[in-house]
Amino acid sequence: MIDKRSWGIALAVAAAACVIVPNVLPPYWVYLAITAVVSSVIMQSYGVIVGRAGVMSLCQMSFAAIGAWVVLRLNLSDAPGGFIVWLVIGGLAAVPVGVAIGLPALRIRGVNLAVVTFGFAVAADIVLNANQFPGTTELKTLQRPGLFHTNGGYFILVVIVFMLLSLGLAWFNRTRLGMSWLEIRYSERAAAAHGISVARSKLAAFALSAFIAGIGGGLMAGQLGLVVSSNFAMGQSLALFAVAILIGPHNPEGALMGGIFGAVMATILEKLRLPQDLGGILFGLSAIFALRSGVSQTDFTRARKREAAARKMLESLPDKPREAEVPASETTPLVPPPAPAGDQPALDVRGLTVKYGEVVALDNIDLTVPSGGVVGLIGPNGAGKSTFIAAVSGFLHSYEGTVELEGRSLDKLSPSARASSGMRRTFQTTVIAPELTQYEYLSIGANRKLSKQEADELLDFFGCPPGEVPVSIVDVGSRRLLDVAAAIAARPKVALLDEPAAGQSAAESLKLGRRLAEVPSRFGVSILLVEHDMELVRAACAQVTVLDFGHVIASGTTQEVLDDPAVMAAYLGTADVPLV
Ligand SMILES: Nc1ncnc2c1ncn2[C@@H]1O[C@H](COP(=O)(O)OP(=O)(O)OP(=O)(O)O)[C@@H](O)[C@H]1O
Repeated sequence: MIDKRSWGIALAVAAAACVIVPNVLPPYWVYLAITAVVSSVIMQSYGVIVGRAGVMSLCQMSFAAIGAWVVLRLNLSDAPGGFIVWLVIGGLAAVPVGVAIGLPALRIRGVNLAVVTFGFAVAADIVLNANQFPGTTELKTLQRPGLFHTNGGYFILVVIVFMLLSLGLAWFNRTRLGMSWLEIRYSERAAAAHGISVARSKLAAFALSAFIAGIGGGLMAGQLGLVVSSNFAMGQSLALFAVAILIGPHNPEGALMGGIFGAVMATILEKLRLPQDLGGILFGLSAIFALRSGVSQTDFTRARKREAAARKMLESLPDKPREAEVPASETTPLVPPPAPAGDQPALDVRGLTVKYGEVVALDNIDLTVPSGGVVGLIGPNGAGKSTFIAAVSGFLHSYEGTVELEGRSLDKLSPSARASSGMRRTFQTTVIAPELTQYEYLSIGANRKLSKQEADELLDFFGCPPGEVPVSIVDVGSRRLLDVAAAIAARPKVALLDEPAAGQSAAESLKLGRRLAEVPSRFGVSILLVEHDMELVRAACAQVTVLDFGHVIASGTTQEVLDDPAVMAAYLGTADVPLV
């Protein structure tokens, strides 16, 4: 996510490098420069899988080996198309293997996944050691394309490939799939709640990263002419992974720095007659920094720049109160709400029973959210409210009973499929990628590109900061409001909101209640609201259902229910009032 000016500078630097490196530097340094850029391309593959999607993959060099193998095989058999076409075929050949390696990632994550991918790297190492790369016995070296035949020319080619990949990735990162990687990196459940298929998203990340690594391997073959298995040793995968964590290769400057650091640092130190230990010290210092800050070097630098720009922008805004002077109901909604679904309830839950082992968290619960209604679900801690939302939105492996959305059964659907069918939910803990702007987060939640006007309307309605402000400097209470806005942005049939007022002051909470009451008429979204703040519930809900120990103890109009002695007893713990 770099602006046009930064891209202009990057292109100018790349063009300058293409003039200076081949014409000014001695041949050895030109060769080193090629190594650095080829490594940067391989770093870009780490950028997709590790940096962007947050998946631990330790076998990127094995994908690179596949690319190199295919390019050399095509060269050996004088296949039509030439080097550039072979390069693309090499990248494509790595894709199915990437997807196959990605399959375990659907079930396991973190260190376990790292072990699985490393296992593949070890297996690939054994196979590569036992078999020579094509062309080795015949001594048939790779033919570079005429224009890029010399090392100087080849440097220009690898820079062009690196820049094209950088531009392509920058574009891709803004697509829904690219954004979904950022979301699964921080919270897979939030991604699923936004209708993102976590499985598809992860497999796509593996596929693209394998493609890029395959291209990198092909470029390496082009540089060396012939390759040996040690060029793709598993230790390389490990070392580059460590560099990726420290530097952040999902940013182009990070990929470049990682490439330089990983590939040519030792040689640079040697040439400059500096002790090799300096590389280790730099690496150690970066590791301490990454562990302390929890983010890569380039993410840290970018965040500081982005936040400073956002703060400047906020300071330049006129001192207007955050709450609109005009009540939201008196302004015209930009997008008119859809027509109500007739008598059909938005959400109809029958006989919902959930057991956690011996604990019966919900026992035969019936609950209906009428179309155009805001229904409260309240109860003391541990009553089963979050379990209800989890079951209805598909986040529990199993439950008894039925869940229907406008008459359509959701029981067999995954969380992301339920979200796509018109259900959104929020969580008690909000996890949003801090590098996103609020505009971007709204688009992820909405599952479509929102116009600036529509996004501004939502942010204004819920009292969030301006859309350009990055999430990293938005306070916790406002992040929860942003999460609610993102849920409503999707215009679902029903939104299940789990304690959206946590972190708000009493006055803000009351305002939120009034806003939520307007949501059905303004946005065409019915709401089930879980809350402990009774003032908010009174302001927002026409009807309320009360749970206690997994049972419904009262249900009806808000006034009736909140005045019910059994409800008061459940909240205040008065034991002498019998439960229904
Ligand atoms: N994963 C779990 N495993 C075992 N028991 C659980 C699990 N999640 C919830 N429970 C139990 O189920 C019951 C209902 O919990 P739940 O979190 O749904 O209540 P709640 O009404 O949302 O509470 P709160 O207001 O504190 O969020 C509690 O007894 C809780 O201890």
